[in-house]
Amino acid sequence: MKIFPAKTIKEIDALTIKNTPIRSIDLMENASRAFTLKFMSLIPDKKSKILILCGQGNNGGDGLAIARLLLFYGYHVKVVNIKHSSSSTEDHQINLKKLKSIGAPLLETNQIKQIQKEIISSKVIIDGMLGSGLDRPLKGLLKDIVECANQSSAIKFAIDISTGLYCDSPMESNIAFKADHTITFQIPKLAFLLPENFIWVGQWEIVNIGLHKTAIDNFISNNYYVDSNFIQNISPSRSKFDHKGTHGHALLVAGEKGKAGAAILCTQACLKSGAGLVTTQVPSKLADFIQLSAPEAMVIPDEGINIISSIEPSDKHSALGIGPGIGKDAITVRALKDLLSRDKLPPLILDADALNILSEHQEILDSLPEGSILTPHPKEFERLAGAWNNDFEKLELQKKLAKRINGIVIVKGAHTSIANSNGELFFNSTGNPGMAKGGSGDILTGLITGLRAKGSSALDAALLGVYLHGLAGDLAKQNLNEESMNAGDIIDFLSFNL
Ligand SMILES: NC(=O)C1=CN([C@@H]2O[C@H](COP(=O)(O)OP(=O)(O)OC[C@H]3O[C@@H](n4cnc5c(N)ncnc54)[C@H](OP(=O)(O)O)[C@@H]3O)[C@@H](O)[C@H]2O)[C@@H](O)CC1
Ligand SMILES: Nc1ncnc2c1ncn2[C@@H]1O[C@H](COP(=O)(O)OP(=O)(O)O)[C@@H](O)[C@H]1O
Ligand SMILES: [K+]
Repeated sequence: MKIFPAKTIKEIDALTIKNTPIRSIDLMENASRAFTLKFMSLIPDKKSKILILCGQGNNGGDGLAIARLLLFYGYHVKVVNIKHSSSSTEDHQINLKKLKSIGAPLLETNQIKQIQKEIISSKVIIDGMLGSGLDRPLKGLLKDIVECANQSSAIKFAIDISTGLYCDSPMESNIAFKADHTITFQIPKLAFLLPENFIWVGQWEIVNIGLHKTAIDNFISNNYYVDSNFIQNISPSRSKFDHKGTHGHALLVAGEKGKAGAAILCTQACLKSGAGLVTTQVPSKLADFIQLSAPEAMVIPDEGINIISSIEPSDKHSALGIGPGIGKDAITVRALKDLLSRDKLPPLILDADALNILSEHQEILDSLPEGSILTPHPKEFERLAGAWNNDFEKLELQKKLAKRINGIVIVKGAHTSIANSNGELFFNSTGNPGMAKGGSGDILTGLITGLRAKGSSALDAALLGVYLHGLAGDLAKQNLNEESMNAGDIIDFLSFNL
């Protein structure tokens, strides 16, 4: 699914109105109906007082239409039409007239005191003040209302996007409506995918409003939201006469004394990728642990008893994943440097300590072969790429690094982002905070290495690996719960059944 900036969404609106029998007011009605149905599924209680705060633009118009629909369904609604501007949009005026014609409880005011009183007495607040039309920082009346609403313990919903938040650029003032839920119209907004905005966005969901499909298809975007439809197109398949030799041979280099677990998790996950063969190289003292915990895998005991001392893939290895738990001993650093000075290398996946070694020896970043995949968590990414002032800047750093290495950079977390060297960004839709536990990242490395070994391109292996890893995490959560699920449980639920 493409992610578009506010400006393009307006153009898609206009094309929808031009190319289909849908008028602008119908699009507002579609959006309001879709919001209302989703809202009703989340708040089935019709008795609690719902306050709808409406601005003078189309976001406010949505708010007025939603008020009418919720009243129709028997909800207890009060509407405030906030007179923050002397003019209002045409569709806002139409919906205000409709609302008045049914005698809805409506307050039209620019007096903060009156609005405060309504906020204090409400159990649910719906923000229809400003949406994607925000073009300057909040101040004056709207800012005061947002501050007051943020202090309320009511459950808060944003229509399309929280008042004060830009769809696709950093906030200028550090204030926006603190939504618990955002119900957004058809297109995901970049702002929702960034950790710094979680306090304003809350849980978000997309509802379809009937925008013109061809218009959406025709606009180019560099940002994508990766959902199951997206993944279905890149999932691998097997054919009848395949044998293990046709599905690649993954080599993993992992573990040091005290970190056998990283190598075990990585190996077990790689075995779930569908790769034909998996070999894991570990310090010799750990070799038996791998054999016992992953009997399907082969093991290369390193000459180092407790550390990795050399990395020597052969022609038969079709991908090489390095890093989980390998430490940063000078001998291991030398082994990585020697490896990267070779002319011919299999596709590489670098994680954990391999990344920390790269951070401390930045010169070797430039010797990574084209199509290498780096999988840092945010701290590892900061060590690699430097600090950022806001999450939009972090995305720029991520794209810059992907371009520098002419490969893929995966920054892990909620909505893991994947950058390629063409300046495109892909945001994952699966996963949950139950995965924020030691070992989860090792599993991702094993999985991506296996997919790469099987023959997926670097980008497809990254997209598929990240998506399936998150999906397995979601299944583990369903079956166990976020607290008690362990990283190892993610492996049990790894599956290509989308
Ligand atoms: N396809 C879709 O997604 C559909 C979207 N729809 C809905 O339309 C919404 C976008 O509506 P919109 O364009 O009328 O803008 P909106 O956010 O209501 O702002 C209005 C005006 O407020 C002003 N203003 C700006 N910043 C300000 C500030 N800080 N403080 C004070 N005032 C400020 C500025 O006007 P100005 O004051 O400059 O004249 C601005 O133009 C969208 O979010 C969704 O809810 C659906 O109805 C249909 C399909
Ligand atoms: N809040 C979250 N929501 C979704 N996924 C998460 C969240 N926190 C962590 N994860 C996922 O868990 C994994 C953690 O990786 P990492 O930090 O490298 O763990 P480790 O180094 O302990 O193996 C990543 O794939 C990340 O995307
Ligand atoms: K809003």
